[in-house]
Amino acid sequence: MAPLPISSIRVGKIEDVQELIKSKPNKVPERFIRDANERGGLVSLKTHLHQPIPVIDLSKLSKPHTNDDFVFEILKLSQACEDWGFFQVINHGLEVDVVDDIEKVAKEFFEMPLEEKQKYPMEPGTVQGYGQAFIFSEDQKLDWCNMFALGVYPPSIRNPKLWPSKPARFSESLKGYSKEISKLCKRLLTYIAISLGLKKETFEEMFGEAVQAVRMNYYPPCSSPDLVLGLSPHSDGSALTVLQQSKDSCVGLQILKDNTWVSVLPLPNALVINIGDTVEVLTNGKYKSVEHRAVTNRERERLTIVTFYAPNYEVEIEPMGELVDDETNPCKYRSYNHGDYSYHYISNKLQGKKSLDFAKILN
Ligand SMILES: COC(=O)C(/C=C/C1=C(C)CCCC1(C)C)=C/O[C@H]1C=C(C)C(=O)O1
Ligand SMILES: O=C(O)CCC(=O)C(=O)O
Ligand SMILES: [Fe+2]
Repeated sequence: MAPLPISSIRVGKIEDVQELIKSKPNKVPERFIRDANERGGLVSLKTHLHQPIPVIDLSKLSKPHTNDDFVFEILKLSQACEDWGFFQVINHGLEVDVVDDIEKVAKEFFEMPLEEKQKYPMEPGTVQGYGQAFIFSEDQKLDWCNMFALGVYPPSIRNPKLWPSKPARFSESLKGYSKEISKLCKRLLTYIAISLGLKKETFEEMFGEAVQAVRMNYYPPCSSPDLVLGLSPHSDGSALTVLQQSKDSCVGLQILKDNTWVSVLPLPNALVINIGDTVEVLTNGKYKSVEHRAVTNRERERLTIVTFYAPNYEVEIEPMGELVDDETNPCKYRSYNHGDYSYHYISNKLQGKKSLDFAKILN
């Protein structure tokens, strides 16, 4: 994937949010204040308060007690992917140490002095390093978030200059964590294939050597959470995304369901999984890549560790024949190269589901 022509991008001063709050400003700077129609505070909790996102118990799929257990959980998974595009997984099999360790090193990274973190800068127009991604103009609003993102697999997408030497265990922890998340994604994709009535190896065979990237999002507390957003509304460009929320995390992730922002209540020891744009296209829209965003909290910080799992850049993506029917379910997306989609995704600001216009067939 070619880099963007960064010299032409002027983004103005991007204030570091952690540093900003140290100076205890009496007002949130203008560049973080959202227009009234997109503010974090305007949330109706009414509609879905009693309908939390589905929870899938992976132990029922890997070691089912009965065939009924397996079928029931697969049906739940299929409903979750169709109706919500999001679900939480419990009994996912990741070692507690691996999960704890990545959270610890991520925390230690964000707690380092700014000069240390700035040794790994995210240059305008790029998505790896420390800073804010997806900013392309001086007047674009900023998210109330500091972000550190790295490409992990295949190793050829790693930029070694951006892998921090401190905390000392950072690189080792990230590699160990990513290996486990890769196994989890492969497993989830086999269950997703089964839920669609496909051969279980379908996605692994199609994806080749998968692309995997991690983004660590640190949301400091904000004195006026109603005025800002932690992360702008977007859908993920990946096939699957795995989100780990720090222990005793407050609510922050919200997903758009039936035009209402619904908060995802963190469950202890669970991981949040969402369907990305790639699976939406492959399933011809049956499984949805749902728009989501993050809001902030007046008193509490929040840390999330997010893995994007996607096909190799060489792979051609198009709705799978089994999910298209010219009469009843015509093809909704054109075919495209995943590397081109990744380039398109990172060349535009986060704006709901707009990235997918790249592939939509308009009638
Ligand atoms: C800040 O980064 C992102 O939000 C992001 C980027 C991921 C990537 C890297 C950090 C390095 C390697 C390439 C890649 C674009 C995957 C989001 O990732 C989404 C967007 C696409 C496309 C995807 O596959 O995941
Ligand atoms: O931090 C969160 O809750 C959301 C993160 C997210 O959506 C992302 O990083 O793509
Ligand atoms: Fe996301």
